[in-house]
Amino acid sequence: MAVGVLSLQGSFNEHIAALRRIGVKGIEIRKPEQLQNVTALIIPGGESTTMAKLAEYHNLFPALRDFVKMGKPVWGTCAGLIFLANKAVGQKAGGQEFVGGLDCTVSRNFFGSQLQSFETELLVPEIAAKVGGPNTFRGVFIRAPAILEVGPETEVLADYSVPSKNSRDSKSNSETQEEKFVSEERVIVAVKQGKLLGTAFHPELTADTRWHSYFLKMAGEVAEQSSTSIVKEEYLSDNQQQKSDLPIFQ
Ligand SMILES: NC(=O)CC[C@H](N)C(=O)O
Repeated sequence: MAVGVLSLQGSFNEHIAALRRIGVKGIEIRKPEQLQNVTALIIPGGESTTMAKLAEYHNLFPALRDFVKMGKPVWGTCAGLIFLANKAVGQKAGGQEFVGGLDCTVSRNFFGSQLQSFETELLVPEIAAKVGGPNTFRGVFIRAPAILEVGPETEVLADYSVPSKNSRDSKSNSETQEEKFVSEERVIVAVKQGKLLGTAFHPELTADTRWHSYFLKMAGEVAEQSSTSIVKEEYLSDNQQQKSDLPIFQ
């Protein structure tokens, strides 16, 4: 058994490379029946409307929903998070189909267009506690969504401070520092609910593999219960595991 990566569109290669760096085989998933061969699934970032059209074309939605309903671990990054959310706002006209299961509301292009993409240091105490390393993580946000609301079972793992809508729209220079502080809002950018994980940013585009390790830890628990295990890529030497075969941001 291995970790599946939905490979219709977007950053699936980068996820597979990140898994390889920690010695785990990622299996490309393009057909419903391929989901039977994996214990956990990553839905990558990309463009959620396009990904949804491709998933529909390949009749993947029923199998993806069953996978989630069976309680198997699924991690959605960026467009993948949009796929997993129970509710999304800011969809294209005509809407788009979702997998659902993660009890939260996402706003599709919350931070703006591609030009408003950014990187920032996020506080990630849960990641540091469970898999070690520093308390911060480099968040790469590419035309990213944000999580506006979470259900009672959904745990917030990271958030990010942005100017509130009013102050973002305000052209006034007379705002005092205090007013500025008050008008900041925190939006949620990483959540966990049972075996479902969602991040609005792209850990697979950094050299830091801790979110992948964290997800595998979640997946490992399921593997133990179902007496299967995540197979490590034994053919990789230590040296090869450290090496990335794609350009990544350090
Ligand atoms: N980097 C991403 O995955 C961006 C997601 C994009 N906002 C969407 O709607 O699909």
